[in-house]
Amino acid sequence: MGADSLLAEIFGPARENPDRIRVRATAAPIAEGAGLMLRAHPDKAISQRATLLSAIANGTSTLRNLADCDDVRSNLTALGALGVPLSAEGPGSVRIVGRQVRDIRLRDRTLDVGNSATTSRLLLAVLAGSGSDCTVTGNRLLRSRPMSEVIQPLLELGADLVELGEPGRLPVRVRGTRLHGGPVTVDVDSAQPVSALLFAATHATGTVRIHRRTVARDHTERLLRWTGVPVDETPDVLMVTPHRPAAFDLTVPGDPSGAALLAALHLASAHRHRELTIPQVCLNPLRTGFFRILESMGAAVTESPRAAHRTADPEPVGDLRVRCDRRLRGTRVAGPRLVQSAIDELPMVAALASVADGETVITDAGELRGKDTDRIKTTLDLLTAFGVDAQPTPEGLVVRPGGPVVPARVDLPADHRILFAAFVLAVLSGGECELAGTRSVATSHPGALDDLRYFAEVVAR
Ligand SMILES: O=C(O)C1=C[C@@H](OP(=O)(O)O)[C@@H](O)[C@H](O)C1
Ligand SMILES: C=C(OP(=O)(O)O)C(=O)O
Repeated sequence: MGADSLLAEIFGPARENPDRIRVRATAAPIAEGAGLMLRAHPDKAISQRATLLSAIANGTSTLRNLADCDDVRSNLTALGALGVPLSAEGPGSVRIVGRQVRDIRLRDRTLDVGNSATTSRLLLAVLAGSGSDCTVTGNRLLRSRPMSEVIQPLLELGADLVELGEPGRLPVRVRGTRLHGGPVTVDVDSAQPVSALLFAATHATGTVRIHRRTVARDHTERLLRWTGVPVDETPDVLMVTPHRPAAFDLTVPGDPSGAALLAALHLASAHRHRELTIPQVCLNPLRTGFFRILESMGAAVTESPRAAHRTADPEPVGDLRVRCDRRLRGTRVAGPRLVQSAIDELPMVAALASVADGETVITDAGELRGKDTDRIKTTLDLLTAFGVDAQPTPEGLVVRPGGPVVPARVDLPADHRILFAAFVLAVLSGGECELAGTRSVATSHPGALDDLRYFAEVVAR
C-alpha cells in the first residue's frame, strides 16, 4: 500500500486549512456555571518516538491515539519507505512490526522528512546502524537547521555519515555500519541529540555513555526503560546497555503543548476567571514548564495525575485545570531546565506577557534560534506587528506591558509555534485582524483553528 493511502487509512485525508483567516475576538458565550472542558491533541513528541522505537522493537506493537500532523505523517512515510510493515488499526491507531536494525536495508534512495527535525535526527541514529546506504533530507527550513550535535557524536560511535551540502546540515548520506560503545557528549540544551544517541545505543556493540548539558524531555528514556532497555542516569550522564526493545502497546496521551495553546487562549479570553479543564494530558514535568510559568504569572493551575499511570504507562497522565482571576504578573523565565520544559511555548509566554502588569524577561533560550525559524526574531517581529514593546537579547527577549493593538493584517512566517502565539495575541487584542500564512498549523496541530474557534470568530479568506 502506498504511503498516502496508508496515512489516509490511519488518519483520514490530510485536513485542508486556509492560508489566510480573519479573527474576531469574541468568545463563544458560555453559561455561568457550565463546565469548560477542552481536549488537547495527542502528543507529537511521544508519537514520533513510539513509532520509530516500535519499528526496531522485537515483535508487533500497537500505537493508539497517534498525533495526526505533518511531522508524524513524515515519520510514518519514512518507516514505510524503510520497509517496516505498518497497518492501520482504526482511527489514529497503527500496528508496526519491528525489524532488526541490521535488516533495514534502504539502498540508493533519499528520504525526505519534510519539516520534522525530530524525525530526521532519530532516523539518522537508526540508519547509522542499519544495512542501508541512503540519504536523509528535509524541506528548505529543515535543511537550514543545525545537525552537527547529532552527526558529531554518531561519528564518534563509528557511524559513516557524509554531509552532502553545507557542513552540519542536511542532506546527509548514511552508510549503515556497526556502531561501537563509548562516551559521547551533547553540549547543546536540546532533547533531540540525546534521544538520537539513546536510539543509537540500543544497537551499539558496547555501553554508550551520553554526557549531556541539560536534562530535557525524557520521553525516549522512559520508553526505553519501559520496553526493557537498561538506562541508568545521573543529572550529567545517561548510560545505556545495548538491548533490543520489546514490542509494546501504547495509547499516546494529550500533548502538553496543545494544552498550553488551549490554556493561553483561555487566559487571553474574557472567560479566564472560569476554570478550564484539559483531560488526559501528558504531565511529564520536563514538558509542563509553561504551566509553571503561568503560575509565576499569577494563574491557578491544578494537575490531577491519574493513579494508574504508575503501573501501566511510561508517562504520567492526568487532567490539567487552569484559571486566573487577576491581571497576569510579569515574570522571569530563566535556567535551562525551565526553559527546555517550555521551549515550544515561549512564543505564547511572550504573547501573554504583553498584558502583564510588569516586564517579562525570557533568557537562556538561545536554542530558539535553531527552530523552524529563529524564534527569538520571529516572536519579536510578531509582537512588534501587534504594537507590543519588546526587545531581543542574545538568549531571549524582554516584553514590556502595554497590551497588543489590533493590526489590520499580519504576515506570518512558516512556523506553527509563531502562529499559535499570533492566535493568543489576536484574542488578547479584543479586535478583528487578518492572519496570513496560517497553513503551518499542519506541522504539529492541523485542528488548531478549531481550538481558536472556542475563543474567537474565525473566517477563512
Ligand atoms: O525531542 C523533541 O521531540 C523535541 C525537542 C525540542 O527540540 P530540541 O531538542 O531541538 O530543543 C522541541 O523544540 C521540539 O518541538 C521537539
Ligand atoms: C521545533 C519543533 O519540532 P522539530 O524540532 O521536530 O521540527 C516544534 O514542533 O516546534
